[in-house]
Amino acid sequence: MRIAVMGAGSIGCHLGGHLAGQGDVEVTLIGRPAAMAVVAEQGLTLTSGRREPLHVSPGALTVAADASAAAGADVVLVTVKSDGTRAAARELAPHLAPGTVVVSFQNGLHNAAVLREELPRQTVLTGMVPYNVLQTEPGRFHQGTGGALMLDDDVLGAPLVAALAASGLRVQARADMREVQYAKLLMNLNNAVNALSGVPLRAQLGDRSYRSCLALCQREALTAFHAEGIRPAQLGAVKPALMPPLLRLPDAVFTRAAKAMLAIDATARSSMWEDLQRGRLTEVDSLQGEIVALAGRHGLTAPANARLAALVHEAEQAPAGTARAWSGPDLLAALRAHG
Ligand SMILES: NC(=O)C1=CN([C@@H]2O[C@H](COP(=O)(O)OP(=O)(O)OC[C@H]3O[C@@H](n4cnc5c(N)ncnc54)[C@H](OP(=O)(O)O)[C@@H]3O)[C@@H](O)[C@H]2O)C=CC1
Ligand SMILES: CC(C)(CO)C(=O)C(=O)O
Repeated sequence: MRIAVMGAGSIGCHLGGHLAGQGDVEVTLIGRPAAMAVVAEQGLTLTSGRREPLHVSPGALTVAADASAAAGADVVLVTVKSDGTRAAARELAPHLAPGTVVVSFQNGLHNAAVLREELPRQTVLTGMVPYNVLQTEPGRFHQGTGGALMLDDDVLGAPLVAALAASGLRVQARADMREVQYAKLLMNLNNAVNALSGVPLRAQLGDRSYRSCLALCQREALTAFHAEGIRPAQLGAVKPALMPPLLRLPDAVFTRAAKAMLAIDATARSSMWEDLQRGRLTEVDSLQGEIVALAGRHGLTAPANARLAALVHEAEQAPAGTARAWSGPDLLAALRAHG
């Protein structure tokens, strides 16, 4: 099986690196020239608190900076940020054979639909990555949280599911990926809180004020989902509707009640934090922005989500790594002032 990864950053290198060398799998990473030069020279080092470190030698995969390298692929994993999906699909389009399986392993709700619009002769599937991967140094990627990858339960995706499982990654084929995506969106509402907090996920989720910010966002989201008739999947031990009250519990009670949620490496941070650190635009319009838009369609408002999106856009204007680090009480006050 020939697998091309379009957008070889944190998730793309993590998935492509694990798949490289599995049985008869051949992997081509397509990414930015500087990043691909590092992989061509040093290979990849993939770490996790859950498995032995994996070093992928440069010869174990092919690297490229141009979408034409996807020609001949059986499967293409799309791992660009949401605002790069349409451009990536247009670059891929001339090179993919009809029937090629294209899988979006991105956050947000509409990436698979955008891919289908641009790649009508290919089969587009939806995937989901539940855990965090951070580039700690060029060519080194660390998985900081746990969980199983999810993918449409489709016969055309089955070889990929098998290859991911053989590589040691946990993976589930699911018939309810739409509901999974809405559940992931609920989780991703924390990306903005984490990015603005400036502290790692574990410390941020251990702080009631930050958790209350997330609870405000999730409550607005659940109301909008209800109005739209969407029941998000339950991905962990807690039903989505019970998340906001759980998050608002005092620290000592929350720490005991939500042990699994806090089983996170001490250094793990959200991908949005990494974007601000590197001076990149974020995906906040595909996360908080979705809730604001969905609420609006039903005559509702989502003021906490709208305010967080505005604060993230302000932070995007600051030079890389210099955005204000908000304390929990200040951030909560800023959101409540607009509630
Ligand atoms: N990182 C994480 O922990 C998680 C991320 N996700 C989701 O996965 C998706 C990918 O995220 P992540 O891996 O963090 O993102 P990254 O920014 O680390 O990786 C994407 C890479 O693709 C490059 N790229 C973009 N467009 C092209 C193109 N047309 N051709 C070649 N390279 C391109 C980007 O370069 P440039 O920056 O120059 O555009 C970047 O290097 C997102 O939707 C994210 O929300 C989901 C779960 C966890
Ligand atoms: C894993 C999670 C939910 C939080 O880190 C994420 O999706 C991200 O960082 O984008």
